[in-house]
Amino acid sequence: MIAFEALTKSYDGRNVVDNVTASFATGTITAVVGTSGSGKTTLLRMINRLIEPTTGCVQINGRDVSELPEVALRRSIGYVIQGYGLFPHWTAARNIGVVPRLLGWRTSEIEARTAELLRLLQLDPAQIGPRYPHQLSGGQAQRIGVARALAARPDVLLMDEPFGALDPVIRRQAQRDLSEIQHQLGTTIILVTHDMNEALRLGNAIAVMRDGRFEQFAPPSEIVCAPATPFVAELVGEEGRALRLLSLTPVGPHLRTGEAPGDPVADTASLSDALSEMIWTGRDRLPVADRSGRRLGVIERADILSAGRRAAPV
Ligand SMILES: Nc1ncnc2c1ncn2[C@@H]1O[C@H](COP(=O)(O)OP(=O)(O)OP(=O)(O)O)[C@@H](O)[C@H]1O
Repeated sequence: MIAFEALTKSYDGRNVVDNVTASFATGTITAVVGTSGSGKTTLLRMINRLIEPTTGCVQINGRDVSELPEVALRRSIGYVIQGYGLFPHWTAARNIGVVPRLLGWRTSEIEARTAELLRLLQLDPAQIGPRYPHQLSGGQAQRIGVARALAARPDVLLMDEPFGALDPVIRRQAQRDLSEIQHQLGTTIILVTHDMNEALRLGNAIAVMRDGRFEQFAPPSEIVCAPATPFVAELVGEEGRALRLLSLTPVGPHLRTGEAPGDPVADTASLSDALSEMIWTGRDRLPVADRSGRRLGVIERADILSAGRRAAPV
């Protein structure tokens, strides 16, 4: 677990990160979202000590990071930045292997790990490994940046606007890759973005930053349904709120017992996917199955519609 204790960073007497206390559960993705200059990058860089706090502290698994050797700490935390920061005169494979090499891994281990990561990111090791950064597309270079950050099997991955330079199609693919990687490796990820849609899509939790503080720190559905302040509401936007909420809610918890004809949807699919399938195939209820194809029950249209309705005002 990563925890902030009254974490503060001041420049010239101004708190750009202001007394933030929060914790981030192991194996989750937290998206830190906010306007430019709200302190997101400063916050992130205090975790791997690229920036030292003015007061307060960061703990990882109960240990204050200021008491850990700086270089070892940085090697144990993956870090991905916009622009990927690849060494231009090194091949993709050598870029990926940089931290394992510094940690003294054997060459054969580094080569095996590099090939494994390239395959995980759906790149052909024989084809992409020997290329130099200028011979890669933006999407490929971004994946190499992610592979490099994951090379030494870090428990924590910090990402600062990692998809900012990608076109929308590649960006969606990169977001899907990240979800899949997180699912497979169980890495704790903190991702800085100023795109609320990206935050809602990827985050198990979202921290909305403004003027150095967390204005709201909550699961995505709560951010959409119950924005804590007008600023959060403005970031979320009013457009398509119901469909957004449905896209954040899995089918599983809304199952009913019963049977229905036709192809099933997965229990992990979102309610918006299920609704879309209903509209597309003209059905009012769909069978639901788990990953192995076992039928679990049905999802009803009426249940989807009520799940997307605003909670009754109190
Ligand atoms: N070394 C520094 N000296 C003085 N002020 C700084 C320094 N680094 C950052 N700041 C200021 O701290 C504030 C927060 O900066 P930070 O880069 O953390 O914001 P951000 O939310 O990541 O912004 P962006 O989305 O534009 O990257 C800004 O007002 C910035 O100008």
